[in-house]
Amino acid sequence: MMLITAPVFATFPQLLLRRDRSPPSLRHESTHRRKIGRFRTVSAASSLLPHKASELKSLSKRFWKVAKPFWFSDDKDQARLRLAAVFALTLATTGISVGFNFLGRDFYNALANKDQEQFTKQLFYYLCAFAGGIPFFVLRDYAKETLSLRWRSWMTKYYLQRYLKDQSFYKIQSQSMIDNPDQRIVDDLSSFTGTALSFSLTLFSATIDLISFSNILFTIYPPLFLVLLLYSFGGTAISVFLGKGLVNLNFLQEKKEADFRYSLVRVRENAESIAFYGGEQNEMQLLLQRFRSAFDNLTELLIASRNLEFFTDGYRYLIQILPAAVVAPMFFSGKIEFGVINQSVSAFNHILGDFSLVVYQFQAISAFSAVIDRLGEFDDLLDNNIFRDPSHTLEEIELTYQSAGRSSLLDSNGSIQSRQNEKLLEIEKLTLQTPTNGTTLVHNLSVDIYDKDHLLIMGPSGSGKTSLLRAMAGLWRSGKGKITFYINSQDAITQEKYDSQENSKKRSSGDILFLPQRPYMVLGTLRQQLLYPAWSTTMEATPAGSKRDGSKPLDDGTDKSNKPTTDDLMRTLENVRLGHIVDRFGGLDSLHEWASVLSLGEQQRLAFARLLLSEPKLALLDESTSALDEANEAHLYQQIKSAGITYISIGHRQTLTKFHEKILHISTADPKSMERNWRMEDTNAKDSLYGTLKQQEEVQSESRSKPD
Ligand SMILES: Nc1ncnc2c1ncn2[C@@H]1O[C@H](COP(=O)(O)OP(=O)(O)OP(=O)(O)O)[C@@H](O)[C@H]1O
Repeated sequence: MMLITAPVFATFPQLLLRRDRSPPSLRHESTHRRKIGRFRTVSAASSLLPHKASELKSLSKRFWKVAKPFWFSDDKDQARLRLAAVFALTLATTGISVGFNFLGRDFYNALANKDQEQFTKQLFYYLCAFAGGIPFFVLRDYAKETLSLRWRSWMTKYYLQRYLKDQSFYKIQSQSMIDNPDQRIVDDLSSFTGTALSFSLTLFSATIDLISFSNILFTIYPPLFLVLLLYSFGGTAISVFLGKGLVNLNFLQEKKEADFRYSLVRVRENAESIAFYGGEQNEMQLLLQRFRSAFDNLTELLIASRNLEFFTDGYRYLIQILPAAVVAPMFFSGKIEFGVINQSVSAFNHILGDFSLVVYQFQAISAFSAVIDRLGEFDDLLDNNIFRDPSHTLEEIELTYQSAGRSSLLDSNGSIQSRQNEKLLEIEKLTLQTPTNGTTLVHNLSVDIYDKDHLLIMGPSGSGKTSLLRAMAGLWRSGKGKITFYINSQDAITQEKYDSQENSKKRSSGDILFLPQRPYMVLGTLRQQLLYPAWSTTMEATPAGSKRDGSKPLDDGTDKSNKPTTDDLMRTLENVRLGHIVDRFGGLDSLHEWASVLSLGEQQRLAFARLLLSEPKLALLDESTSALDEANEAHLYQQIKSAGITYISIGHRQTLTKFHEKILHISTADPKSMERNWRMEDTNAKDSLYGTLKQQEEVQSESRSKPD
């Protein structure tokens, strides 16, 4: 009876230490990873428990590369101090556990000897030890969790900065470089910081444990130590063997879950299009198919987990009787006291836990190695400029931003400028190719754009008009030639950071503004739509359609220069004929899903309002009035023209020609020919078709304006 109850009672202090070696976050991570799952690559799967030492080395190298920056950052002093505190608390909890081990021995000895006085004393000591010791366990966990949060928050900012720098997010997405970067930033970073800390502490406490308890176990009975070694190494080998398949299934589960979630997000984002098409049945089948795939894999995963758990649970429970069974003969022969049995069970448990990390944490280790792999891959991608296609590394389009003062008096063709206006853009011998398959879209293009030299780019669909803007924006670099922007504003130049690698100034949002083909509405208020992207504000959430309570928008302090006032915003909205939407949607500071509540034409007008507010030197407009009627189109062009903005537009409509000085006609490139596939037309030249049309129109409007 005593033999049965004693170890059960004695395990209570051990429960505290078990939390130590299997911390809540780690256990949670393990379950979370198994049940919910995230995308995992097969290459990541292969990195678990690597067959070759080199794989383990590269995994640890990746781990260090991802983990290191925080500990050497601006926050390093706080971070290291907190880490030292967590380690000190962990050390304290191990010491407390050793104390519990000795208390347990004396407690059971008193019980076995029927020494009531000693028993009461020991019981009192035990209770005092609990009261004094438990706070250390709680504080250790709290300190660890807060440090992990601090680390995560730093890493999130660090990764976000690099993700949004140099259009990396665009390159990753448009060239399908890695899957789900969003999940890597949200989930993988969270689990990396939590698990890395937990594992470090687990390893640390396991080492301390091993030293403290090995001594105890050795003193009791050396053969027990040998049994322990055989048991733990055998157990590790068997669990690795049984769990092999599980790792791959885990990775697949992550991918399938991510695919299912992504298809649901797409339904949400494209709700109107799907509803118009009446594509519900189709979507339903696609969603169910993806879910079924995740479900089937999960079923296999559960079976594999069950098989592994048959072993691990047995392994765990056998520990309860194994040490007692080994030392019992010594007790029967009177060589040891009863309390020593309990002490050996406790010490055995501790050391076995240290030796059996792989058995206990198999799921967590497999998930963690995948997280390291995913973050390492992401980190390499963001660190090194490896976005370029290897086939295009030798030559690429050179994009530079120079001050207007540096604008040469020579034209790109070498002749002296006959123009008085300053040069804003120079394209020299540009050959543009698609980044993925290297198809040439534009051959040998040379164009100079001067102030007020409005250019219209026309050509058949798919000929490469938008791609030309992509090259100007630095999104595409495939091809050869040179694009130079001449920035006028001195402020803009001083705001720029010099990029020594690229030997060029980066684009100043103040001088050039691109309006993409699809209007982009940011998540936020109407005010934020208008201030985007030149001024950034962080708003408190306001329920859709409701008015804010008069409180001012929270400014993040990034850009306060020349920020438009509410009056400016209202006036600009009137200028683009959108004044009415302010009242309709409850003011400038109301929140709506703007892409859904505004018509496409209204969104395009809003984009023009942004243009008028930020007043760039040069605007690049990609079919930015395609959804508007001719009257509104003419009105908007009139507005930006009188605001002094020089613009390059892409468009199909003939009506656009009258707002431009030049037309660049691009034809679909012939892959076999090296001939140039573009021609320039001056809309003011008398011999040009558009020149004649323009003149006719001017004459007509003049005669209309004359009184009869
Ligand atoms: N990421 C990409 N990788 C490879 N090819 C691409 C990529 N994006 C676009 N293309 C191809 O490049 C060509 C030019 O595309 P672009 O969008 O520049 O055409 P466009 O002249 O603006 O057409 P539209 O008038 O229809 O908007 C198209 O054939 C398109 O399929």
